[in-house]
Order: sequence, then C-alpha cells, then structure tokens
Amino acid sequence: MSANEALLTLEGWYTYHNFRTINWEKWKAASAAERQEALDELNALIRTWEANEGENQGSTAVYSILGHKADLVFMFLRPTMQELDEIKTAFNKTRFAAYTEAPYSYVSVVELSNYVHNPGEDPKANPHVRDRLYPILPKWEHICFYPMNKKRDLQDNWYMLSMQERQEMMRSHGLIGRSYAGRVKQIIGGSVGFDDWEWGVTLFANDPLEFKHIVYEMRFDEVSARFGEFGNFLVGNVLNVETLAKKLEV
Ligand code: VOV
Repeated sequence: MSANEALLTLEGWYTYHNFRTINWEKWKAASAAERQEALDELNALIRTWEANEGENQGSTAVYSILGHKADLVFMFLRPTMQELDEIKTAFNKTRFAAYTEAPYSYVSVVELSNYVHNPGEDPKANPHVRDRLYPILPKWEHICFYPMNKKRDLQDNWYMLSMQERQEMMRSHGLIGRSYAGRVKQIIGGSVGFDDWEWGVTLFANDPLEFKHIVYEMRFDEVSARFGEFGNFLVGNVLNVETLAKKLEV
C-alpha cells in the first residue's frame, strides 16, 4: 500500500439536484386562477432553462420521482456555483415553490477521474472529454440518482491503495459500464467538499430495468463490491411542460 497518490480529476459543469415534494393539500386548496398563475410562472422559468441549454451554457432535466422521498427533481448543470445559486433563489421566489417542500438536494461538479487517459494529451482539448464534462442531459424516459462513497475501513481503504491497484479496478468498472453504452448514460458528480457523500451518481435510461441490471452487475465487480457505500436511491420518469401540467391537474 502506498499513501498520497492523489488522483488528478477533471471538473466540468457544477450540478444541483433540487428534489421537491408537492404539498397537495395546499395546491388543491388554491383557486384555479392561482394554480394557473403558478404554473405559467413555472413554465416561464422552464423556458429560460431551455434557452440556456440552447446556448450551450448548461443543461437542465425535469423528472417526476416515484416513492415517498420526493415528487419532482429539477437537475441543473451550470458553469458556475453562482448560477446554481441564482437558479435556486429564482425557483424559491416562484408561487409554485410555496406549494412544495425540499426534502433533499445535492450539489456536485461533473467529474472525470484520470484513471484512463492518454499520456501527454491535454484532456480538455479532447472533444470526447469535453462532451463528458459539459454534457447535455439526455431527456431519456427515466432517471436514477444516488450518492456514494468509497470505503475507508482499515482493511478496505480505497484511499490507501496504490494508483495501479485503483487503476486496475477502475478499468474493470469502465468495461462493465461500456457494455451498457447507448442504454445507460451516467453523469458522475464529484462532491468531496460540497455535499455529504463523495459522488452523486445520475443515470439515465429508457428502460428502468437497465438501472437494476447495471447497479446489480457492478455490485459483483470488486470496486463496488469491496469499496462502494451507497445512500438513498431515487428513481423517476421524464417530464416536459405538458406532462408536468398534467401531473399538477387537480
Ligand atoms: C454507463 C455506465 C458507466 C460507464 C461507461 C462508466 C465508466 C467509468 C469510467 C471509465 C470511470 C473512470 C474514469 C472516469 O471517466 O472518471 C468511471 C468512474 C466512476 N464511476 Fe463509472 N461508469 C458507469 C456507470 C457507473 C455507475 C452505475 C456507478 C455507480 C457505482 C455502483 O456500483 O452503483 C459509477 C460510479 C463511478 C464513480 C464513483 C467513478 C469515480 C471513481 C473514482 O474513484 O474516481 N459509474 N466510470
């Protein structure tokens, strides 16, 4: 074992997952006109997020979340933390926000770890790397989000392994991941120093069973089997302006 072989990471856009629950009692008690105003204002905000994506200044995705943990997630990627803060504040000032609560959120930055790189190359000059650091979120049917750590136990301490040991395990991880190419898209947000876990994992797929299969298969792979520690999982279905309005119909 050797210590202090800190890995070089590459960072892209900052990310903010804003999970909300809807206070249905309050929403249903509002007049139809009040609900319509709230919806119009929310839609106007969604249009600004779409315009931002059109100008390649970030990306946004909106999903309906299953289970009791949340009803919605607004996921944002932006070049700076200031922009994420402005987005949060603008949302909180809307009428719609007053009908919701925030059971959870996650802050991270899109991260690529340099385990697999071409020596001598400036990674940020590589268009494939840039596409991964500044990704446009696919509006695929389903989203899955969970935070995770790599274990730091006496026997199983990821951070005390040599670079070579970590590289080998990550190569195996990458091979499994690549076998899901075109079916699962992953965004890994590094959150050391930003949030309560080390990474936020966001997966997109058109078939939700792909989430079950990839997460299960990775559990048998050494890096996840020995070192993976996981937080809550949240899963959901894609929304657009029309399907969001339908969800909010009472
Ligand atoms: C579509 C699936 C997919 C693919 C192709 C993929 C590939 C890769 C590669 C090539 C690399 C290393 C270099 C880099 O690019 O960063 C990574 C890195 C990483 N991954 Fe991954 N991963 C996937 C998918 C994928 C999943 C489903 C998970 C959750 C693990 C699980 O058990 O639930 C995950 C986690 C991570 C993490 C936390 C890191 C950072 C680890 C670190 O210590 O720094 N990942 N990942």
